[in-house]
Amino acid sequence: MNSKTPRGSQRPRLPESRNLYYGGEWKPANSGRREECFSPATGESFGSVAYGDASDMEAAISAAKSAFAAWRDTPPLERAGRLREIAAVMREHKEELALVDAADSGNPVAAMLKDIDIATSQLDYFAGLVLEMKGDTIPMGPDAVNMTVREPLGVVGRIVAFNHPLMFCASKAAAPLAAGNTVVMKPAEQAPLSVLRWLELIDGILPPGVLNVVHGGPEAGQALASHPDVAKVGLIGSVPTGRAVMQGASATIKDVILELGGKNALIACPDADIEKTAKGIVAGMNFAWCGQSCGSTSRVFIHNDIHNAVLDRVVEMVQAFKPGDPTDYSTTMGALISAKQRDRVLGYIEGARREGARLVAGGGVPDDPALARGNFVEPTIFADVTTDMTIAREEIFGPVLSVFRWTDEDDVMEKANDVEYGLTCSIWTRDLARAHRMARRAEAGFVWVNKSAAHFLGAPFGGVKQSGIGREECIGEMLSFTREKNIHIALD
Ligand SMILES: NC(=O)c1ccc[n+]([C@@H]2O[C@H](COP(=O)([O-])OP(=O)(O)OC[C@H]3O[C@@H](n4cnc5c(N)ncnc54)[C@H](O)[C@@H]3O)[C@@H](O)[C@H]2O)c1
Repeated sequence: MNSKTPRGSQRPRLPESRNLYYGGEWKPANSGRREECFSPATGESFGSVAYGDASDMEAAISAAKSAFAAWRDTPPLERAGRLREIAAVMREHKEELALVDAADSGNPVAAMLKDIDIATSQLDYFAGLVLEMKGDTIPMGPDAVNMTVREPLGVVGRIVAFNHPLMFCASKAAAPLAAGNTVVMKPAEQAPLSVLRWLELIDGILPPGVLNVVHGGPEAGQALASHPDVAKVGLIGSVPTGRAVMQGASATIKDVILELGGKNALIACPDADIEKTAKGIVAGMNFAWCGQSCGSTSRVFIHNDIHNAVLDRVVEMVQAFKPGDPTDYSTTMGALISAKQRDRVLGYIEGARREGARLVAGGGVPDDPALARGNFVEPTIFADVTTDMTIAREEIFGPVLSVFRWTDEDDVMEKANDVEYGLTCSIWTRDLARAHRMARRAEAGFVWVNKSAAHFLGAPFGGVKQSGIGREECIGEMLSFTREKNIHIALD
């Protein structure tokens, strides 16, 4: 936050356009269906938005298909210029967009300001990579030229989750658009308003049909994944949805990129710095987002020698996260996305108590009467968790941290890897050899040593095992929205 950042609680400026957006126009859902949006923090209604189905998706895909040839043939630097323009508009309206996002998704506005920064950096980053869509020449002797060229795929479908509503829509459109594809976006149905306000602001920057947005639920997502005119589909979502998207994509043999769930491990070694490790544990849980982050290190393995000292500090530090009004700039922790998700999280907490885990922080809803109508859950920590407990195995996607004790390195690596997921892992040690050894053994797509939570633009992010397929936030993401064509020219 800078000196111009507002303070206290603010009213969001909600979008006036509440319809679907494709072919450069706002359209009601064909069925006429609309869904009401509610504040996760107060239950207040924010009005309704059009809710698309398969027929709306069909129309949006058709608009994207019609726009493809001209966008593909637009000089790359001109495409880049349009993406940079979008980023500039977002920067100019950063506070406003973050506030709508906070009100509608329940995440604190201070955190959503960072989301806008991430989205704008990704737009600029991929704009800067457009000239890297290069081919090769393959030596064939004097009588031939053999070369490859990279071409965009066509229409790209992107389906995203609710935890970063605008950041995902803006940043996941960037790489395919930079490469010359047109995009049909299916935002998360739970928090559509920031994306609508964003579309109002950027309307006209891209030619009609280049970026299309269809709000809706699984039916719209499935229609996008399985459509024959969609060349590739990307999902940010859960493992079961990943399976459904892959299945839909298989009907037309299309490529997929899947960023799915996680049940990530943080391993603190006996030589780790106690204070820094405790900070890393708290940061790794993304409590500001109520733990609603795929990369959250929700399983923490602390070596017996430092277990109690680290755990004591973690319990103290977590007190800084107080659930509160997401539209207040001083709020450190927001509300869960829905009452259903809150009840699911409370169910896991209850189950952990029953299965014998030791509650050391939180464990319920805050007792502040001002928060009674919101989906709030206290930051919760369980110690003495064992790997057979439900909270040790299933992705909770809530503010619940499980702490384990360990003594043997082989054993802790085996336990850390013994889940179906493999997204991130965080290792804390001052021993370089141990850091390398453990990082290589971790079954995860992204490993931090003496760090947690952070993403680094340009560094590939993605999962192994059931956490997904493909890498994002790097040049590989953009190239994955291109295909190589080989051209052989006989000169004799
Ligand atoms: N790996 C990552 O980068 C990353 C980032 C954020 C969230 N996630 C994961 O997302 C999940 C939480 O989000 P969620 O609950 O919204 O996930 P979800 O899978 O229920 O929904 C994600 C998106 O998929 C759509 N969808 C649902 N069913 C579909 C179907 N059958 N076909 C096509 N689309 C469908 C939804 O409408 C939504 O837009 C967690 O598992 C979390 O770990 C992963």
